[in-house]
Amino acid sequence: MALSLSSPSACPYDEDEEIAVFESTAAEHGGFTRPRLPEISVISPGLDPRPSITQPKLAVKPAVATQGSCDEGNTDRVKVFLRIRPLTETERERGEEQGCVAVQDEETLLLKAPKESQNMRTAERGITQSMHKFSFSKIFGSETTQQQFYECTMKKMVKDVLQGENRLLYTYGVTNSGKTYTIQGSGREAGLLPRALVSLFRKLQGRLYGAMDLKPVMYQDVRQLEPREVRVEEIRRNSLLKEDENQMSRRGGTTTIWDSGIGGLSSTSNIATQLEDTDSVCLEPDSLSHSGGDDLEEGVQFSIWVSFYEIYNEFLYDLLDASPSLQPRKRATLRLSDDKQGNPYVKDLTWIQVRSAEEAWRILRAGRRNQSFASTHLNQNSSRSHSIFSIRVLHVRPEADSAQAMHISELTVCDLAGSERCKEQRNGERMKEANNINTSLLTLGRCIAALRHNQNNKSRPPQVVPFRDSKLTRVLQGFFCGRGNSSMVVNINPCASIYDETLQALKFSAIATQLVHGPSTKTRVAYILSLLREPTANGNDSTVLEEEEDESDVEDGDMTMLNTEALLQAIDVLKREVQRQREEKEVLEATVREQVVSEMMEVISGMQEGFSETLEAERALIEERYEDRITNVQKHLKKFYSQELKERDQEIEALSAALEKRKEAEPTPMSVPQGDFEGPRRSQRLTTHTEAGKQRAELDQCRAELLTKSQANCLVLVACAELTNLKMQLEVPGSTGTLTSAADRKLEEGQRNLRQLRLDLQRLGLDLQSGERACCRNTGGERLRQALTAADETLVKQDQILVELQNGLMLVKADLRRKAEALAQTQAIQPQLPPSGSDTCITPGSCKKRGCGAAAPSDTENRPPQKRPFFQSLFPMRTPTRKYNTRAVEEANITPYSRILRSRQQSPPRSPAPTPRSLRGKY
Ligand SMILES: Nc1ncnc2c1ncn2[C@@H]1O[C@H](COP(=O)(O)OP(=O)(O)OP(=O)(O)O)[C@@H](O)[C@H]1O
Repeated sequence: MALSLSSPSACPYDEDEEIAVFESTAAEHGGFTRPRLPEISVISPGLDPRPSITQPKLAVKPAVATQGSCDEGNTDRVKVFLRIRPLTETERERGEEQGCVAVQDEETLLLKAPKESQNMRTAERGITQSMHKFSFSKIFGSETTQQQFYECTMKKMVKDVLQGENRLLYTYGVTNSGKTYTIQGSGREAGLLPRALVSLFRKLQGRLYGAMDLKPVMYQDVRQLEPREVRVEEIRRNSLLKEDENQMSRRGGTTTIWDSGIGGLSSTSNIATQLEDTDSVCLEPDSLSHSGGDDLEEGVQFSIWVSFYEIYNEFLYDLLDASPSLQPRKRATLRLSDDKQGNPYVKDLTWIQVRSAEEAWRILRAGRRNQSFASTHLNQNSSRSHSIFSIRVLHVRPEADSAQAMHISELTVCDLAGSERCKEQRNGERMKEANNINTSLLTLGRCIAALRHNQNNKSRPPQVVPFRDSKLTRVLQGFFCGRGNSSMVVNINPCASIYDETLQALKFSAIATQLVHGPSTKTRVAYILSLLREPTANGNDSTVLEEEEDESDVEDGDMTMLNTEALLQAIDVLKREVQRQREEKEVLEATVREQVVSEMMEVISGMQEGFSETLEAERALIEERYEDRITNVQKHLKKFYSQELKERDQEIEALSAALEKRKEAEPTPMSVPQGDFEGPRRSQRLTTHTEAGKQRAELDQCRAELLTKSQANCLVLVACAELTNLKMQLEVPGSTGTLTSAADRKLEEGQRNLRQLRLDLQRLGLDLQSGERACCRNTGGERLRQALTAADETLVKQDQILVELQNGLMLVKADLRRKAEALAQTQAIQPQLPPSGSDTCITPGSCKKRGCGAAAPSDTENRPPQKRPFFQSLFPMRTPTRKYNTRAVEEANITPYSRILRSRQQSPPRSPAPTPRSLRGKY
């Protein structure tokens, strides 16, 4: 298959270069689309300036020394080594070997996505490539021995440290990829660190400064210790060594003497010791064949101090803190501080002076027992923390009276925890660890990317490097900012099942390959000098520097070449620069604050709207809910009461029926025994409704009868009117005998009617009384009582009217008798009578009266027997106005006799006629 090696973005400068590095990642996240993807993603250091578009990126390879000359070449570029670990037997059996990792040459690695990988799936959709090519400073295959790896990576670093440089080596990779193996080694395969220790002490043969009175402190300072402090330091060291010895004797029971073969100047043949598992490391004989430090400064001795700490879940723990009171779970955390120059350092970190590689190794071993390891799904003994082992070398010039530290250099070896997928962690603690590990590694990646950006874009404002975002980057900051050089070892595991993670790790490392070492002090001076070359604010186009210094001098940044005037000018320029930057920052801060405020306001108003909408919706919901409830309650009530009414109606019907039956059985209410009303209360209650129906019927009957009697009463009134008429007729001479007999007849008839009426009224009264008694217990008793009272009143009136009529009749009779006598006398005197029916002989006054009353008798006599119109005028309706109407009728029919009757009525009668009430009382 032909491989296209063209650059993915065709123009890999500055930003484009960054795009090339992140190409796979960005494309996976839909960062930008390409019309056509190249077959292979090519990611290489490619820092050489401005390669042409047609020039393949791989053509710009870093100058990497071949085996045996590893420490030569481009020294400014950050070295990134790749180490591939061999597959285990178990992994092979699982079919993990799918050829997804292929080493093309010493610097180029080709990754081919296996079928099951996520990368392959995205590649099949045309989003990413399935093959990726990476370039490294050097690639070490699975067959590489520890010795070979040390030779090419750390050997030079040890040398540099002894010459006063600071060096950092850190391992990066997926979990179970061989990082710890590379740093510390395993079994008989000593890793980089013990080899470096051995190498260091070998070089320092005869040059060790044995006293403990000089101790490294803070970032890179040295402190003179008091004798008392020296004793404390000695105790601390001895206790750690003793603890290690005890641990080893407890475990193996064998000797714990670790013969480095160097420190003790023993023979090179018998180095191996019988230490257990990972604690036992031994060096091959050839690793001890180094010569002494011939290139060390004359007259200088070296004091070696070591520290060992870990960053676990973003907390720093001192692994050499031998305080016996400390419990494993209650370890004290360390704090990060800055010195006066702003350099970060770990406060109160334990530094132990070591005098041999063996001591150093035993100290490291003691510290490892405090380290956080755990078993994960990928690694039985996985490091869950970033461990940092530092060796500080004090360059001491022993004087006659007191020694003086001239210089301090440091070699730091950092075994980073492996990146991994959080989701694959079943355990919550492992998940948290993985999360923190990934976060700090991500921050490291961001720092490296920002550094690279700043290095490649010097003309632009620098990006802020987020060192402070994690503890790891904070403690390593110095090595990225001019304190010294760093090298990175990328470990990969060729297993197909973790291909995607491996790919991510390699992408991360690809950024590091593009880094150059951080600006040294010299380059900072160069920066200041470059400022001096810039046009000044007061219009001068150039400074004295341009006249005095050529560009190469400026790049070198030798400040001593400047005279006083130039230096003063430089100070002015720097002050202005500081002022300008401060103003810039203030503007930037104001803008940022404004943006933050406006965004916050937007967020707040959005929240407000959201809340009010929610509130409205909830209110509507509650209203709706309560309306539903009310409707339901109404429905239920309606149903309940209709049911109740129905039941009552049924009860009433049943009671009515029972009443009817009873009525039939007992024809007259009078026959109801008194004992029934005095029965047990319960039975009364039960029969209340039945009796109510019965009484209602009786009441109706009473009303009907009352109506009939009223009609009869009316008849009496009519009779009265007829009597009046007769009286008037009697006044007419000649017809007195006829009229008198007619009046007598009428009177007798009226008396009969009256008697009949009285009897009826008595019966009615009895009915009403029984009705009233029966109804007094039911719900409508009060109304019925009122109706009965009204009926009583009417009857009283009727009685009064009857009494009046009776009296009137008696008066009329007497008057008639008198008139008859007078008439007989008159006839005896005047036998000639005027013709009957003539109105002419009547006196004007009487005529008027007769004329008025004449029409009424004729009208009354021609009326049908029921006398309906008169009755209606007397009792128009059974309404509250009937009193008035009755009175009006009486007024309308007023006669001289009725006037007399009324006047008598006003005075109490001598013997009042019995009333229905009195009858009722009697009853
Ligand atoms: N180059 C190698 N040769 C032989 N065995 C190796 C090599 N690299 C790693 N191993 C073995 O692989 C296993 C895992 O290695 P190691 O513990 O160093 O991984 P790690 O990357 O440190 O894992 P973690 O990040 O989980 O701590 C060990 O058993 C180790 O001995």
